[in-house]
Amino acid sequence: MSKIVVVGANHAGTAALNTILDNYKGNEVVAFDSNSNISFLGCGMALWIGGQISGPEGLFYSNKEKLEDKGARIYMETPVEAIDYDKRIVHAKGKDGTEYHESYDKLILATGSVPIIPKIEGIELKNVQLVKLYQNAAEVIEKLKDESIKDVVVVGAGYIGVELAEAFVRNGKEVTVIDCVDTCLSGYYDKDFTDIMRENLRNHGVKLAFGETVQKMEGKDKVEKVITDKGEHKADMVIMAIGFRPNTTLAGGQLDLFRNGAFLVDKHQQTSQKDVYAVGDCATVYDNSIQEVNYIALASNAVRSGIVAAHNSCGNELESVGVQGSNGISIWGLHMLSTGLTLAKAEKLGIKAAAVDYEDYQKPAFIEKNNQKVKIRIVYDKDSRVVLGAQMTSEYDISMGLHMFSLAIQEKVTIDKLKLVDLFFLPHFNQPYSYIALAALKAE
Ligand SMILES: Cc1cc2nc3c(=O)[nH]c(=O)nc-3n(C[C@H](O)[C@H](O)[C@H](O)COP(=O)(O)OP(=O)(O)OC[C@H]3O[C@@H](n4cnc5c(N)ncnc54)[C@H](O)[C@@H]3O)c2cc1C
Ligand SMILES: NC(=O)c1ccc[n+]([C@@H]2O[C@H](COP(=O)([O-])OP(=O)(O)OC[C@H]3O[C@@H](n4cnc5c(N)ncnc54)[C@H](O)[C@@H]3O)[C@@H](O)[C@H]2O)c1
Repeated sequence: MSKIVVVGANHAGTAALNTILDNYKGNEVVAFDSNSNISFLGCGMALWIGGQISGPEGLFYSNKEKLEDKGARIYMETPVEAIDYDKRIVHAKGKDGTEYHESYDKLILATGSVPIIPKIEGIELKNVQLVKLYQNAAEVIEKLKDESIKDVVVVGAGYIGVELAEAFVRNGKEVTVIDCVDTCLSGYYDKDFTDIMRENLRNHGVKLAFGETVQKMEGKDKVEKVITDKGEHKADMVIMAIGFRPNTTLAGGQLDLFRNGAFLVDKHQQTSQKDVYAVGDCATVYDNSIQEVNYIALASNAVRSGIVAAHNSCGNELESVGVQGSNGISIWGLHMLSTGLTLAKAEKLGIKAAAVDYEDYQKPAFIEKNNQKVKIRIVYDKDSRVVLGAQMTSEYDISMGLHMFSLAIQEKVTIDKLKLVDLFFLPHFNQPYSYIALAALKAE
């Protein structure tokens, strides 16, 4: 039996802890987390702010007590301050000043990510809000009770920014979204798709300020306006959503890091130090769409990597199957899903890529209700013919379709195999000629 210490007990850390505690009895398991809560589903923040759910209760699925009932020792509000990788000791300090020096046989780092905060004048003004933690969401909800908050500026039109733009409009606010790139969601979709999302935002009253770089914020003690290189935007509240960076200060120069600072791990989630694993937003992933190590911060990756590290730390060898960054967003009922590479990204990587597009109704025309259009793009390598990515959008639930493309990328399925793949037909669900096959058949 071993002594396993886990640093960070949010999605990745909790997945590792539950896997160890449920499957490998007899180990001594200790975890530290600097926060006062764990397992907050950030994805629920926009739903909560937008009033689409009644409150935050359902946004947690674990806590200290549940993990301790399974036999772990859990220290909350107790940040790990340093790790001695030679002596295999974790040093932490509780909020009451108590010091902890826990030895370990195996260590799992699940320290996640932290919001990127630009060093600009006025960033410290009141009502400039970060949106990562439960506490951030609770603070925004509390502040929104102040009727004088009318204009909200969201900086960053990525996943969080776009989701929160909808939330604040639903909350009755005037919303402007700024992004330094000339569109929204540019990391996940090609232009044909981002144009559809920007139309959706505009149609719901969101003011778009794309291609603008924030230079400073102005106000007395509360923020009043955001100044960009192209103009200024009135703001009673500013939401900073310009991405996260991996939280790896505990590397202490002892662990190899990826180009963006994430802990570099192999397919067993092991770092450059034997018996030291890293999972979730603080670690790299193996990206099947580029057949290389990459950094893709998603809760889905956090959970899976936590499970993989747990089995390996308990001596049961398990390899990650890699990821392709499958993700989705739904804004005012418009669903948009993507996996793998966009055509733009593939071309930027110098891959000889091509894309096939198709648009059709989900079901035969004689189905008059709940029958929406679906737009699909499949990206593939012209030489190997292997599927590299897929993007889909519809008001219909197309999530199962995207899962198929995720598996196709993972298993290196070619676009030619998709032309004749066995896809069932039932008019309640789809058409005899599926848009998946019809798109693939267009591949030259
Ligand atoms: C608003 C929002 C919406 C999101 N929506 C989605 C979504 O819909 N789908 C999706 O896949 N992903 C989504 N994400 C991303 C997802 O939340 C992250 O990928 C996920 O939280 C990563 O989990 P993690 O455990 O690796 O890291 P984190 O969630 O960052 O947790 C790290 C934990 O480590 C603790 N910690 C850090 N340093 C120390 C230390 N030195 N000592 C002790 N403890 C420490 C922290 O307190 C924290 O609890 C969203 C994120 C946000 C902010
Ligand atoms: N539905 C989901 O899967 C979901 C939802 C929310 C968050 N997440 C994940 O959480 C992480 C954080 O999300 P996020 O939205 O913060 O990051 P993101 O990478 O999705 O978006 C960041 C956006 O900020 C823009 N930006 C960067 N620097 C800027 C600057 N100085 N000024 C203006 N714009 C700037 C970028 O162009 C980008 O559009 C991501 O990994 C994301 O995938 C996933």
